[in-house]
Formats: sequence, C-alpha cells, structure tokens
Amino acid sequence: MAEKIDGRKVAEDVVAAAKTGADRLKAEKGVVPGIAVVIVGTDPASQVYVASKSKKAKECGFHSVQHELAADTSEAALLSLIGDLNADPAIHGILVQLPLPDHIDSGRVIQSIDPDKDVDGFHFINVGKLGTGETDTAFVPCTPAGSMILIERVRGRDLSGLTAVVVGRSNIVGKPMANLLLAANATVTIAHSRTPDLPGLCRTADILVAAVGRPQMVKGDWVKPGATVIDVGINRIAAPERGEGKTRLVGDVDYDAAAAVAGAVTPVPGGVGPMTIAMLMANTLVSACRRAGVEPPRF
Ligand SMILES: Nc1nc2c(c(=O)[nH]1)N[C@@H](CN(C=O)c1ccc(C(=O)N[C@@H](CCC(=O)O)C(=O)O)cc1)CN2
Repeated sequence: MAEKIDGRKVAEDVVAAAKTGADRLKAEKGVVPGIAVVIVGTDPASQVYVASKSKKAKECGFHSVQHELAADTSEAALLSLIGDLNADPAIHGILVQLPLPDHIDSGRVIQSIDPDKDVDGFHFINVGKLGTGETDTAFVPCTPAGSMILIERVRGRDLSGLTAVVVGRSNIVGKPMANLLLAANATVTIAHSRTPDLPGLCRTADILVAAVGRPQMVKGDWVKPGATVIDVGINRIAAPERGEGKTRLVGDVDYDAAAAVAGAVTPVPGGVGPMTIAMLMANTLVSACRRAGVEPPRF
C-alpha cells in the first residue's frame, strides 16, 4: 500500500517557516510582510479560500488586507485598486482570487499586477523567468510550487533519471509544473485530453501529476508500480451514501486504486490543496525579503 503524502503536515511546516522568516525580517529590518487578497463576487468556494488565505497570513504575523468587491464591480475599478496596491509600500504580495466574473478580463487584471508583488506567479514576467530557468528570482505559482515540495519529500530535490508525466496543460498548474520538474532534472512529458494512449503514457511515469479537473480519471492501471502520484484535482461529486443531497471532494485520481500500485500518493482533501495556501505565505515572505534586501529562506 502506498505512502499517503500528508499535505496538511507539510503545509504546517511551510507556514511555520514563513512565520519564523517574518519574525526575523521584522527583528532585523523592521519590515512586516504585507499581503492583499482581492475577491470579486460571492463564489462560495472562492470565499472559503480567501478567508483561509487571510487567516494564514495573520497566523504568520503578516500585515493582511482583504478587499471584497461586489460581483458587478467594473474592470476599471478593479484595475484602479490594483494600481493602488502596486503603489502601497506596506504590501509585498497581491493576490486576485480566480475565477473572476465573466465581464472582467482576467488576463488584463493579472498583467496589471506589479511582477515584484505577483505572489501568484501568473504575470508574464514570472512565467518567462520560470520558463527560462530563472527560478531564483521568479515567483512560482503556488499549487505547482507546493506539489514540488511534496515530491521532494518523497524523491529528493534532484530528479535526474526519473520520468515525469503531467496530465493537464493549464497555465496555472500543468505548464509551470512541467517547468519545475524539468528544472529538477526530470524527463518530462505534458499530456492532455488529445494525447493518444493516455493510460499507457501515464504508466511510464515515475512521477505522475494529475491536473485535469476530471473526477477520478486516473485509474489504478494507469500507475507504474512504485510511482509518486500527485493529485492536483479538487472535484465535488455527489455522495448519496452520505445521505440525500450530500457531496464529497475527490481528486483527478482514483485514490484507492492508485494507492494499491503507487509508492506514494497525495490524498484529496489533505494533499496539494493545503500546500497552495502555504506557498502563498512563502512567496509573500520571499517578496518582502527581496524588497528589504535580505536573502529569502529556501522553502
Ligand atoms: N489567484 C488564485 N486563484 C485560485 C488559485 C490560486 O492559486 N490563485 N487556486 C485555486 C483555489 N485555491 C486557492 O486559491 C485553493 C484550492 C483548494 C485549497 C484547499 O486547501 N483544498 C482543500 C479542500 C478544501 C475544501 O474542503 O473545500 C484540500 O485539498 O485539502 C486551497 C486553495 C483556484 N483559484
């Protein structure tokens, strides 16, 4: 039976390190890391994530501000708020919760964030730095960055000689994940819905990352014996066994089937999800350290 990779525990370690780093930065330079979290509208899942981010930031001793904007907020008003946050010296990290309402161009909003405060790592400057191996100065998107830490706990930092398959080609997870695996010397393939023989390709992977948004798509016989399986999916499905109208969260991997074959697997919930929020704290601390001219800790 595979090791269950405890993302909650690793996330606690990351948050504790961010708090220690913040305490040091304050003691040595008088600087308190500041984060602004912006949400537009009332999507219930987004509200939970944003509340969780603000709570963690406070736990880390950060200066934390939350901007809750109405669903009909204009793009111009949001861009104006971001302009103010870009200019605010007390703010080192700006996060605009996604998805945004349809009338707002997410791309335009993301590109308006100062790349030095782009703790989500979605700005072209940070995407380009990651793509060209400038990982020391890039902000790396939180979900892939957190997934890499989980992989490191199982496989170590150098993935030379290992094959990795990333299923999913999104800008937020699949592509940055592939770049990070490549930077760690893995031999990487990005697969997607049009890849022929997806199960066969996945079976070649020492490290298999599922980020497709399709509940339990990756079956046990897609997994190479002993592989490390990272499940990035968070899907809510009906759970009639829990009672009428009840739901439960599952990943993109059929956990029980994969765990019978793999060496290590992340669960959902409790795997990659908590790492996403922890890495936001790490990125915010790194941003504040850079601004203060202090060497940031390595997470
Ligand atoms: N600006 C951003 N927007 C979004 C991001 C992001 O990284 N930046 N990622 C996702 C949502 N997300 C954070 O924002 C996120 C998703 C899930 C979790 C998490 O801890 N999940 C738990 C389960 C939670 C539950 O019970 O519902 C888990 O997997 O254990 C944290 C953050 C989209 N938007």
